[in-house]
Amino acid sequence: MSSSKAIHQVLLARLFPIPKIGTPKIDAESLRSFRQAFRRPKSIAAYPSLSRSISSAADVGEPRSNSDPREPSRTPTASKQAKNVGSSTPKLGHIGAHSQSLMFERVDIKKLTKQLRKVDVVDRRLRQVLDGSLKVMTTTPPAYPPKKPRIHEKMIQAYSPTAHEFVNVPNIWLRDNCQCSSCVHEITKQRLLDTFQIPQDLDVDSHERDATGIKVKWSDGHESYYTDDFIAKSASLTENKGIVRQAITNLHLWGVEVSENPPTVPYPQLMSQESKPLLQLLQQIRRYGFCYIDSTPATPEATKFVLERISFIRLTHYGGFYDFTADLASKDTAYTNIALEAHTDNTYFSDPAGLQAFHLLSHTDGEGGASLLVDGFKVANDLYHEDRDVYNILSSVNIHAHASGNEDISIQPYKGFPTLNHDQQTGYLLQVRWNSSDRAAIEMPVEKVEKWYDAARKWNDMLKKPENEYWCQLTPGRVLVFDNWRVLHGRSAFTGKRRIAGGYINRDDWISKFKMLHYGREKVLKHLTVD
Ligand SMILES: C[N+](C)(C)CCCC[C@H](N)C(=O)O
Ligand SMILES: O=C(O)CCC(=O)C(=O)O
Repeated sequence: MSSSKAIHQVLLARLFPIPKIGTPKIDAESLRSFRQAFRRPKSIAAYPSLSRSISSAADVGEPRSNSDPREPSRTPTASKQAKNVGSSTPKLGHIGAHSQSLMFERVDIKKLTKQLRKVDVVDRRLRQVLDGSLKVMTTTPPAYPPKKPRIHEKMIQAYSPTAHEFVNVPNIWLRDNCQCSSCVHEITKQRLLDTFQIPQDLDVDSHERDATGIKVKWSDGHESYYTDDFIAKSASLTENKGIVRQAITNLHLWGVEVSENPPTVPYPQLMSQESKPLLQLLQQIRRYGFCYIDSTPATPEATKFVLERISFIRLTHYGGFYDFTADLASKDTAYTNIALEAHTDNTYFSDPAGLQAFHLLSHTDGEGGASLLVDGFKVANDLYHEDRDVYNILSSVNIHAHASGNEDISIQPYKGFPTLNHDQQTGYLLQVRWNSSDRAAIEMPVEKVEKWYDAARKWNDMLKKPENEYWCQLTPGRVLVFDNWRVLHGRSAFTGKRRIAGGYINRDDWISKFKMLHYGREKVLKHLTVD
């Protein structure tokens, strides 16, 4: 039994005491795993009352009847207890323990249930943090050589590299993912089939193998065809998940040395209608986290054109396409001439922009305004190897942010997000969210928050190492496009009139464009239900 299940059993069993006073037996194994898992409550510390109740529960000795004469029984008598059953906030009975009896303070069910849910989430994230499965993936893991699916006792089986054996592919999943034209709209690619009309006892009438797959005649009369490749992918390794979906490629992590040969594509080629230059631009951005588009006319129109070659521009409270200067037109320090340290934009949005573009159109009567780029994935990777505890703290403590300069707004994401945000399925680093100016609450008990500051200080120091800073002076004609989920940007202070044009593009929109060009529509669609 997993430790979170043990918690659920122990704490819920105390939340709803059965009319007769008693405590469920907790087998020694689950108690051991329960204690083991929560001896190092790295993230649980984020939930003090929960960790208190868990740690005191974890001190539970073998549960005993509470009629222990040595213990002043503080459990309500049976009649009072009976009255408690079903009440909204029943008293928790005391837990007899070898050393002491612990009286749980009265807890609100809703609060503890909510916290229990966090235990699950924390447990999963805790497991990733504790077993070190969070990481910066720089080289796409090789696809596991697919084994030909087989039919075993009328069940279709796929080879699972995780289980190291053939596993049954459930009929409901196969039927639900039938790709025939009566189950999937041929044009919109949406499911037409009513999943929940599939008989729960659906069985296979017959199978018919051919060179590339298996034809199935179902007990409800429907016929489906599944390629061997599709069936094999249904049981693929977790670490191979998402490669097509997220268009994951090998990453080139960089530091200051990137200045010697930064990625660039020429504007005139990009503007041609052929897709190759656009694919090349997006490949460079996916691999390096940024790319220049050189020989671009120094006009807002040409800059907008570059962005719209990729996808539509995202509208925000700053507007859409932007052409800004230091006039505080929007109440954000970007619209001033002060220095901005390395940051990612939009930490105050639940979904920060995926791409951002800057094109310095002009800078007159002044100096400064150099641009700074830092590869957040490179610094995270260095941190991962240098100080795993700090990496894990920045990967598990949620941070809030805000944009409140404009009179009529105070934008905050619907929840906190960690500075290093990982894919919970694969453990791969997905996103860096870092802006010290826009940071709001830190999701930690205030008495423990120094732990986060110490970790953040280490991260900040690494961001500012000269070997990690790529300072460049943008010039008219050189458009910079970068991945705002990976590359941090900043600028030095400046004087005079400095004009920058650019725009944001959503993460999902640029990844969609890239994978369609990189893989082609057919391959992308084939991965929808298995990736
Ligand atoms: C829109 N434009 C790029 C001109 C300004 C955006 C300001 C971004 C804000 N400082 C942040 O860190 O998200
Ligand atoms: O002015 C610049 O070069 C960058 C401004 C900036 O950091 C931003 O708009 O987020």
